[in-house]
Amino acid sequence: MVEPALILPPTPDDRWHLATQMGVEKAVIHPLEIGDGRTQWTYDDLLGLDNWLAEVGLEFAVLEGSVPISDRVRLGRSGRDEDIETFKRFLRACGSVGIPVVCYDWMVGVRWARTRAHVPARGGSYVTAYDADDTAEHPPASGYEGVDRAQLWEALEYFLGEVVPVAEEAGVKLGLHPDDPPRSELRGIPRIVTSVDAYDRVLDIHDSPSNGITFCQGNFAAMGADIPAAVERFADRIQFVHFRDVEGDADRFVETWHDAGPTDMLAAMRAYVKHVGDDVPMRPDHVPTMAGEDNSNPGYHTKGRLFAVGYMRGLLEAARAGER
Ligand SMILES: O=C(O)C(=O)C[C@H](O)[C@H](O)CO
Repeated sequence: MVEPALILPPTPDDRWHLATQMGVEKAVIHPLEIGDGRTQWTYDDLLGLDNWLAEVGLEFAVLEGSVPISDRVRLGRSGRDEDIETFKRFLRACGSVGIPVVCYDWMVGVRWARTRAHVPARGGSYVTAYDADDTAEHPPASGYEGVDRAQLWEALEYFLGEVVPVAEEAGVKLGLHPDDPPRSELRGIPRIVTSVDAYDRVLDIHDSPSNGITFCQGNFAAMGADIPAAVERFADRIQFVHFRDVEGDADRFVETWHDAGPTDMLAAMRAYVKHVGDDVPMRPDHVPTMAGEDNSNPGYHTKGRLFAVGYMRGLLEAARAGER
């Protein structure tokens, strides 16, 4: 069963209270999106934050994205073992504090990417978009010449071989986020986590509940996947859900309002309710920028997230009622 969650800043402010007032108890911490951009954590940092969140009734449910994985780990370059040891220490610290889910990704060089951030949408709101044609003039990212897919797969297999046993021991679930957009390359850098088949391969590398998926719904939609079928297929390996939708495909899409995209969101919610494990956090992602917001952090302003949580709660209620 999924439970609503929100990215919250790593220091208290009104957004913590807006979450609890809406009945959201699961906090996702991701300072690369909201916060100071940090990716390194000590046990004391995590424990302090956990205490702080608990004080206002929030559970430290996920540490997302802002985690200590370097490109030398993702590329299998020399020095990776040192960085993997850092990641193992981080996982043990998460386990000791009781943070159940760590979300990571295998996007080398460039993180999630859009080519437009001011696309007009409903009532003068703004959404983001990606169009591969917009990048025709962009130079290839430097430092990644000669990187190939086999190398990325070898590095991911090696990483999982090292860290999944540690995650199991620590009681932490790893959720691999898809490449966004899920294209076979971006700025000349190959990408591998771009399809349902790729996830089959990832899950087979280590058949463990600690080796799972961050089911970023909009990316699965951009892959052309049937969302309820993909939810059922990956079922109890889904550790964390990003609730969002896109109109288009991996080469060209617009991020939609959550209630106005092409995906049947009620059917999707029914699938989550029916198939995923207990207590799986689901956060809205890439929300529209609304009136009074300056669009300085596209996708992560507050008002659209409040709207999305209300919409998710309504869908959840309808899906649960259908189960009875
Ligand atoms: O691309 C997106 O939709 C994301 O949410 C990106 C994630 O925050 C990040 O890559 C997780 O590791």
